[in-house]
Amino acid sequence: VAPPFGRAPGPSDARRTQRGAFQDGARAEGGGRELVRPRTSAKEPPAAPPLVARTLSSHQVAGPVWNLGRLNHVAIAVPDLEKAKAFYENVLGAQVSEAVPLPEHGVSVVFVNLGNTKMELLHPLGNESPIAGFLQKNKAGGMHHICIEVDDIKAAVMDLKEKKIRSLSEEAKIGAHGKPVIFLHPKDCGGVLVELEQA
Ligand SMILES: C[C@@H](C(=O)O)C(=O)SCCNC(=O)CCNC(=O)[C@H](O)C(C)(C)COP(=O)(O)OP(=O)(O)OC[C@H]1O[C@@H](n2cnc3c(N)ncnc32)[C@H](O)[C@@H]1OP(=O)(O)O
Repeated sequence: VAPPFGRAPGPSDARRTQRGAFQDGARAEGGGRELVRPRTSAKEPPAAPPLVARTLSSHQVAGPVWNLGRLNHVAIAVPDLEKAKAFYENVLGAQVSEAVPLPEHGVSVVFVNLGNTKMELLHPLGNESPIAGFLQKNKAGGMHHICIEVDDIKAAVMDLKEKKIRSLSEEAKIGAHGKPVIFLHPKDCGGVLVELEQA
């Protein structure tokens, strides 16, 4: 059965492999691809198991299972929401929404529909907006975060915590699309603020 999302092999692959599906000459599931190991002759010693299987002993418990999905949106912080909206709508010819206030996130948002993904134009709302500091440093605005879907946000956060990737809140909040979201610290994600959204 194909996994729900195409992705690079992860810890859950190690577990699937460990379950013993990877026999000499047999086909085994591996991140949606079929892996085939050539048969060895009877005289040759059996080939070593794959590296991922060797890293987990039979009594070790692997981390929670979750999968990364599609890019949900790219968010741009903008100093003038109407001007930015007009640029995407009138200059680039994109379909854009009206401005939506999201007081619980401290932002007003305009959605730009790109067919294969979306953009979110973010403007500060209220005194405590988390994007106010960003716009002070980047007066003309700029890319603020990317949002990637996951199939199990709780499992993702637990797993990432074990890998020392900090979440920016204790719990997921309901995001702009009515689904649970959580942000990961940009310093732990290669300088990019990453939002995970439950698909
Ligand atoms: C509606 C919802 C949705 O889509 O569903 C949303 O979008 S809500 C969108 C708005 N909500 C959020 O962004 C929530 C998560 N964000 C936060 O908690 C915050 O904005 C932080 C990311 C922690 C930044 O906080 P703050 O601006 O107070 O701290 P700061 O200026 O001292 O930044 C700490 C360090 O992180 C860097 N930094 C700050 N913002 C960054 C960003 N967007 N991308 C990459 N790096 C960033 C700074 O340059 C600094 O690095 P240096 O120390 O090297 O100078």
